[in-house]
Amino acid sequence: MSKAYVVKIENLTKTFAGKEVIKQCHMHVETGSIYGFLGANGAGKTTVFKMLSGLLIPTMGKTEVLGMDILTHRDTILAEIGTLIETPLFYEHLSATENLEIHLAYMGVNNGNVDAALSKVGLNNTGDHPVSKFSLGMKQRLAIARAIVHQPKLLILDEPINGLDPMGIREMRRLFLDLVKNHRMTILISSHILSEIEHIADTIGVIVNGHIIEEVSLPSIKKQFPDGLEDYFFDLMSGGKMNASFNET
Ligand SMILES: Nc1ncnc2c1ncn2[C@@H]1O[C@H](COP(=O)(O)OP(=O)(O)OP(=O)(O)O)[C@@H](O)[C@H]1O
Repeated sequence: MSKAYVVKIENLTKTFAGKEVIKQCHMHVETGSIYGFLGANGAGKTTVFKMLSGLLIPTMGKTEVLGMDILTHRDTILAEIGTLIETPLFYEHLSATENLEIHLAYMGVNNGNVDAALSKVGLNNTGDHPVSKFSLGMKQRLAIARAIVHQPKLLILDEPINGLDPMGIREMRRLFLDLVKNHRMTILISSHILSEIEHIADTIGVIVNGHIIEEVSLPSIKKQFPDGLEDYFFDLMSGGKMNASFNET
């Protein structure tokens, strides 16, 4: 049986002022999976995420989300995805609940569950406190709640655990796994914290200087690099030299 993909990118290219920052990329995110998107600072992760979310228009190539082309079905796709990309902005003088209610109204969604979303991220006791009084980690949790409140089919999370304390990181890890297992979501996530990606991902995609150079399952990485994702990543970044030097010794 052929695989079903929530995200399928072919030959995606993005140019800013004549400079190609995303170069003929291909990406395949399987339905019901967690796809960890790795790359050094400036490699192009956020730019790809922005094109998948309709925030940037591709210069060339094909971008399918949930089987639809982002260029022709942008609004339909946006109703079905949740995103956390770059620093989230909120109505700072309003509460967490009010922020999520405004978000649902803006999205035109009637069946969102604000209390459930806040509870999932551990913000159910923030009452009337304005968001301006929230810590960085609380705002990050609220951003995740906003991404999931309308029960999207695809979650695009750009470094979602930034600013979270160790408890928060563990809670979010459990939440992401629960969303995929019990709420039929697919997650595309970037993070520089490789150990976290290793805990949750099924597939790893690596982008280097605007090229997606590998898409590989986590179990096959583990077979080759039993000590884990960090060794795999550094080996790739060094052009395979790490493995070569292991072999020489
Ligand atoms: N609006 C823009 N105009 C010009 N160049 C841009 C723009 N947005 C991104 N870039 C460039 O595109 C490249 C990729 O940036 P991007 O933010 O996608 O990388 P990233 O992998 O998300 O990095 P990080 O891990 O630091 O968040 C960088 O060289 C960046 O300077």
